[in-house]
Amino acid sequence: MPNSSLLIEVEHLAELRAQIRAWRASGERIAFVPTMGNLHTGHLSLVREAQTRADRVVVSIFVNPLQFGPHEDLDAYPRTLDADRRQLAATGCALLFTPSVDEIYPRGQDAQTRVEVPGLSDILCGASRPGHFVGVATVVCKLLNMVQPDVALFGEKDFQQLLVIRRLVEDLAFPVEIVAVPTVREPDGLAMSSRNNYLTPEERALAPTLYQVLRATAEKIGAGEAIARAEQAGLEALAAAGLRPDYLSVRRAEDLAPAGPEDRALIILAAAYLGRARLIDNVRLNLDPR
Ligand SMILES: Nc1ncnc2c1ncn2[C@@H]1O[C@H](COP(=O)(O)OP(=O)(O)OP(=O)(O)O)[C@@H](O)[C@H]1O
Ligand SMILES: CC(C)(CO)[C@@H](O)C(=O)[O-]
Ligand code: BAL
Repeated sequence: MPNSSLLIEVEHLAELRAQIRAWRASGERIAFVPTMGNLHTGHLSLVREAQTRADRVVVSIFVNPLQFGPHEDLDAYPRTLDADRRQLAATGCALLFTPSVDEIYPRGQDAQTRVEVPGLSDILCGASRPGHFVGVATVVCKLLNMVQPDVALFGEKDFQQLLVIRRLVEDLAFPVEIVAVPTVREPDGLAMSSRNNYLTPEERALAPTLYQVLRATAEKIGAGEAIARAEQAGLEALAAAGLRPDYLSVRRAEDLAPAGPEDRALIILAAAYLGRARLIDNVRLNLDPR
């Protein structure tokens, strides 16, 4: 059990459960922040928000193979455990859970019982990454059962993931509160993401275009432009800047259904490839009541 300052670090489920039981026995409230590591200020803002809501903050770092497609970046995904551990210790995280793949999938991934949130899992990022949200939903269920937190925190950058998790928690009656944390951005607007590390300096200079185009699309729709027309212009603007758009879509914020003329609470989501990276981002748009 390697320790860094006051941070307890555990790899095995039995040790995790023993520590959680001890905290529970003394009446402590537990918050949980699941991550895939390579921590940045976005992750740390989840940890800080978690601290305001509980006595102990548990963070997991697990690069979940079940949510990666066969040709995706599982092997290349940045693993920076030493730096992550230091940042978590400095931020006041109480326990870092770093399970191995065998700890999470002892029978192997193919034999793992899976959790699927129908509908929400198959659109937008789910359409381009088949099986991704089944992998996310399955591992989040397992991690919630392992940690048994009072509250779990997720970033709005991964908005579709957040809704998938909210839905599974509701449908499967998990006794946990799900808290959404706003997207933390670089000074030029780019949403912080571990995958930004894949960008060359030239690509990094282009990357904020994604957020700029999302904001411009929101402004146009706010000013009365038709949704389909604004979506098309957004896709064209991304391509003209040198990104390869996957989708740019205006949806109902509540459930990601296509936005209709009566809907007021909207979200504009986009994904685009840039070099080796697949960037995602979103902006909310609340139209005035009719
Ligand atoms: N910029 C950000 N602001 C707020 N939360 C974030 C940000 N980036 C990631 N998160 C949240 O941190 C949690 C862990 O995410 P993850 O470890 O996948 O980081 P990531 O930077 O999004 O990596 P990736 O590049 O794989 O998407 C998720 O709930 C995610 O939404
Ligand atoms: C929620 C999560 C930790 C599940 O592997 C992952 O999808 C992530 O980091 O957003
Ligand atoms: N941040 C979402 C995790 C993934 O893209 O696999």
